[in-house]
Amino acid sequence: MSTPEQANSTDAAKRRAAVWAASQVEDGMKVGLGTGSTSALVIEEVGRRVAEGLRITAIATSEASQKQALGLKIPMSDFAHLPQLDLTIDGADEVQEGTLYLIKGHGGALLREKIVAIASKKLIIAVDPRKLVKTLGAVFTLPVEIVPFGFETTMRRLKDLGFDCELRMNDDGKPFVTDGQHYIAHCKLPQVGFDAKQAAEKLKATVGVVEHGLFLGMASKVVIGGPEGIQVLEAAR
Ligand SMILES: O=C[C@H](O)[C@H](O)[C@H](O)COP(=O)(O)O
Repeated sequence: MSTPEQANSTDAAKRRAAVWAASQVEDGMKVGLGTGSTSALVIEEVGRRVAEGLRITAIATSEASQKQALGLKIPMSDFAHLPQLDLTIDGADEVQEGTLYLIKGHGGALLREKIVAIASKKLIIAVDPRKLVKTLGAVFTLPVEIVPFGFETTMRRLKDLGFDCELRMNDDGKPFVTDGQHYIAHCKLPQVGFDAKQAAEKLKATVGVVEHGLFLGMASKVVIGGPEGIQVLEAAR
């Protein structure tokens, strides 16, 4: 549990990162809008710039972000009309130092986020400093989106592969359902000898798994908001 002062400084850090990320949107761009509390600040800032005359078209990564963007009168579209995006801005649950590998999906939006990210020329990730980790899984579990039919057997197979997972539940005791009508399994990652690429391959090959929250080699830049400014990390290419 964070103190009110810590919560305020985290909010300020997120906002700094969000404002910088939103400043990377240029006139005429086709933009992907992420999901989560940091992305909500990005959308707010993009909306403010649109109200000032910035001309863009956007695609959202969740129903919540779509609703927020429409409320701010950001022109929204879809993949029938925009085959490729110039830039997507999103948040992350963890960013691994050095590799800029990400864990995403604690807001339940990883599938649409990945579809939008891979359709974008660039992906900018905006975070507060708590998100930076040395080892993926150090703080957060890995969300894995699974098909509801037979989820019990899918989760047993995940366990056999070494992923210790729990089904994400709502407060009412029912499973959390994503925008794509799937369930989410939250999986603990081993902290010693974890190979992210191998894990991603194993998860993709598991029948019943729709997508996982490992975003490897996808982030072009990560902007970290801090107490006084921002730090921008660039992916080594
Ligand atoms: O599904 C949700 C997303 O991956 C979010 O971008 C991630 O959970 C980070 O959210 P927040 O900015 O609220 O920490």
